[in-house]
Amino acid sequence: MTGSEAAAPQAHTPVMQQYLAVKAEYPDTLVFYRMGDFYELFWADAEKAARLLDITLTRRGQSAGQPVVMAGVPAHSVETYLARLVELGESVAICEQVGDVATAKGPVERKVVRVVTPGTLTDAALLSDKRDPVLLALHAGERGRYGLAWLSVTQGELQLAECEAAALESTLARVGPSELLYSAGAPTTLEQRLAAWAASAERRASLTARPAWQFDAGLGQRKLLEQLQAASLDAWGASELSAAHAAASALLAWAEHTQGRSLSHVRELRVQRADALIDLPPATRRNLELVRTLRGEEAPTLFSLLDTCQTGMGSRLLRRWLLEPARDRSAAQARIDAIGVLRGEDPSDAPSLGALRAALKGQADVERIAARVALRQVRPRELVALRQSLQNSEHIQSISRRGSGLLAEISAQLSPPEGCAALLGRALLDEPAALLRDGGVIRDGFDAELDELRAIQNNCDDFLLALEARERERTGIANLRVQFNKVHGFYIEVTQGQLDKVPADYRRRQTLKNAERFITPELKAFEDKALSAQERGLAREKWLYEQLLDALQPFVPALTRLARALATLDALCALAERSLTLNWCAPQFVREPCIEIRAGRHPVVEARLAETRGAAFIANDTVLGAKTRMQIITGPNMGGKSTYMRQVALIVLLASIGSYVPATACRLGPIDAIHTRIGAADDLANAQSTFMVEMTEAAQILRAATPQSLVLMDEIGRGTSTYDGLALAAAIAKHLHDRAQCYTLFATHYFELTAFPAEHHAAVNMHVSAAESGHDIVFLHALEPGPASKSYGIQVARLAGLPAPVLQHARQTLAALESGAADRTQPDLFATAEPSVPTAPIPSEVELRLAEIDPDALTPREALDLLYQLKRLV
Ligand SMILES: Nc1ncnc2c1ncn2[C@@H]1O[C@H](COP(=O)(O)OP(=O)(O)OP(=O)(O)O)[C@@H](O)[C@H]1O
Repeated sequence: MTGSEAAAPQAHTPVMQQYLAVKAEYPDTLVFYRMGDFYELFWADAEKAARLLDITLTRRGQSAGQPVVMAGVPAHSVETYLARLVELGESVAICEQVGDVATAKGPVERKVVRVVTPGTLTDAALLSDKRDPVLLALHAGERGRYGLAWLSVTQGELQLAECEAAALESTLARVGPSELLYSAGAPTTLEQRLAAWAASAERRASLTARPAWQFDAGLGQRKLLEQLQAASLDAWGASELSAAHAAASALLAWAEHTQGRSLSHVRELRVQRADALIDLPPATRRNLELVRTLRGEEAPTLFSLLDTCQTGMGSRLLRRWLLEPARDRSAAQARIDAIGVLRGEDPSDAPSLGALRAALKGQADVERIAARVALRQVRPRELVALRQSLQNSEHIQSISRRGSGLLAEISAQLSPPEGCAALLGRALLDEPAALLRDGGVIRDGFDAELDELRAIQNNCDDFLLALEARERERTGIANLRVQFNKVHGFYIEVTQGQLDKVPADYRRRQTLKNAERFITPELKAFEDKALSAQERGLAREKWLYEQLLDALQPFVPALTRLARALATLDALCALAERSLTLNWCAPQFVREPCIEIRAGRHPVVEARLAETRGAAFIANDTVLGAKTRMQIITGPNMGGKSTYMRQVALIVLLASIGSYVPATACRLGPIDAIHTRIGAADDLANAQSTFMVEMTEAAQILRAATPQSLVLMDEIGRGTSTYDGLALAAAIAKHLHDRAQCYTLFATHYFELTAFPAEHHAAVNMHVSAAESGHDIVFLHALEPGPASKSYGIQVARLAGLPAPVLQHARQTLAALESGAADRTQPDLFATAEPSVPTAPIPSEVELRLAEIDPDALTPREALDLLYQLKRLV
């Protein structure tokens, strides 16, 4: 607070007193204070806004003996400024003039009508089509459990979950809130943990502390029941989640506070149970580049490839499917069946995909419009778009009627609510003004009183012309004119030379250089009527619009259902289109444990190759099952190991969301998680080294993986010294194989690990093939059984343009190392941790065999074979 702000209230001007009273209620929020055509900010707020928005800071007048520091933004472009502030994580309280300017004594009455915060945006102009901002409240419950409640204000659904402390970050990452509410009474450790999470989150999340008393389980339960208009939460399986109820209480309080009203459109509840979803930890989402590239861009990602939806609603739903795949596969199977129908696989049963997509194209964002109707923030043009979309829905319904299964269910829900489009059609002009305050929104014939007021305004011209003619005749002044301007209203203008003819009843209004302007009692009476007709017309339109919003409220639940049906249809059509364009096949779900993929491809790499080089992607098979659960994958750098492993994970994920997959066939057993340990960037923000990040992620995977998990391990151990790394990689492989027994794809440059399958029955060696020609290397990208014969590191370095002398030196060193390597005895990498049985003093068979060897005479290959023999002897 600056000196002036801190001064006693009565020392300030009346306007500033009013401002300070508002500001006191919103101490942590920028207050946009409406003054005429501007929103003004004062003192500290003004300084902050000037810095963030690059707007001019001025000093005007005085209040409490100090100049008033202020900065303003024009009301007509306020949304641009709001968007920028919210993007920066700021919240803004919009304080409007609500009193009557004409009758007000002192400052006109002002009120905060809503608070714009990062998690509660509803304006179309501030929102991205592709994602909804999520507001989440978190409550630390008993026994280390956390309760979470979240919603998007623009959707009709509230979600609850509870999680263990260890799963907090991954749960938050899955939900991806833009704004997180927590109790002001939370311990500092939790606050620090949240701050660390927010700083590292994929997208900026702003943290808001709310009073501790708002996190009340009893209050939360009551609010939920009220919101859902239900007597019990049992139907949702949500009765016992008291920590989540406490979070819901704070969540709803804040959402209502920001919108300035209750959220009457939020009528549905979903309880997210962690064990109902396929676990996609943050590392997996990042490494598989599901919705963001590793560099943080929006494309190319799996989502950017998939999303050919025609509406924002479809895109948002598809994104949610992708990030929240269910373990239960019934919904996915229904989607796969629907895609089959949309593809026209059975022409007798097929609605035309092309016609459906064309019809979906112009659909308005019914979901958001429905929410904005409920919040009474909807604009006239959005309602006109809604009316057109309702009519169009009938058309879409008639096309989709031919489908069966899920498509039939969707089709049934596409009926627009009866009477809604007709009401909108009657009430609104086809092309209404953008803003209600300008008038020109309500259709003629809808309201007799409005029609009459408009008639007075329209008859103005006729009246004035008639008056002009009459006055010219009466006065004999041929060039007399009757006119209007905004400042002086109506007047009769007479030029200087004719002033002597002016009758006595003319009253002077204004003197110009060459003319005088007059008013007559008749004209004054008309002016009062016309101006008040205009004002009353605007007021009447505003009132009628409010009435219309009232009349629309009962339609909101049906509109929300319709929106969901449109979104589902759109997402399914996009997946069907992708499957046809990209030549994908339907996956088959089976009960036995397996991941079997024939001719699988990495969808994003394939698309990039086709786009940039017109090159074909080399397809590869994958066969994992009860007998073979682990592939040790070797081969040269750039050979395609990472691509192959990721493609398996992406195909598994695509199948799990109910999409076709880039392969010629795919059989998939139950899956509970996809874990990845790929590459590593230093997490400098959290002061963690590459190696530390690598081991932390590996530790999480070892703890979490089950026989139904798919685990990708790419070059684990490379962040430390060779022997440490090798030893750790071997121990990790062993744990995954023996204990976790998960499906594992294990890519490594440690050639020693190719000995692993010899001793581990469920592991096999695979390698990506490459061919040598002279010093060069050709990557074949085909996956073949057995270990790679060489690593080709030097050839790849040559491709990368390393200078010739460096390469020559490396070749010599390699030769020396390879000949020396045979000297060394290989430790048993895969021995279990139990102490070994002491060996007898008599030389063992192994020792005898070792005694026969001349290491210098062995090639590396022979040395390896010998190693195998020795192992067998042991
Ligand atoms: N199956 C394939 N068909 C065609 N091109 C491929 C295929 N797999 C990979 N590529 C191409 O090879 C490049 C390198 O692949 P990738 O990164 O998977 O190699 P890698 O073996 O993991 O290398 P490194 O060991 O250096 O990480 C890819 O960017 C892609 O352009």
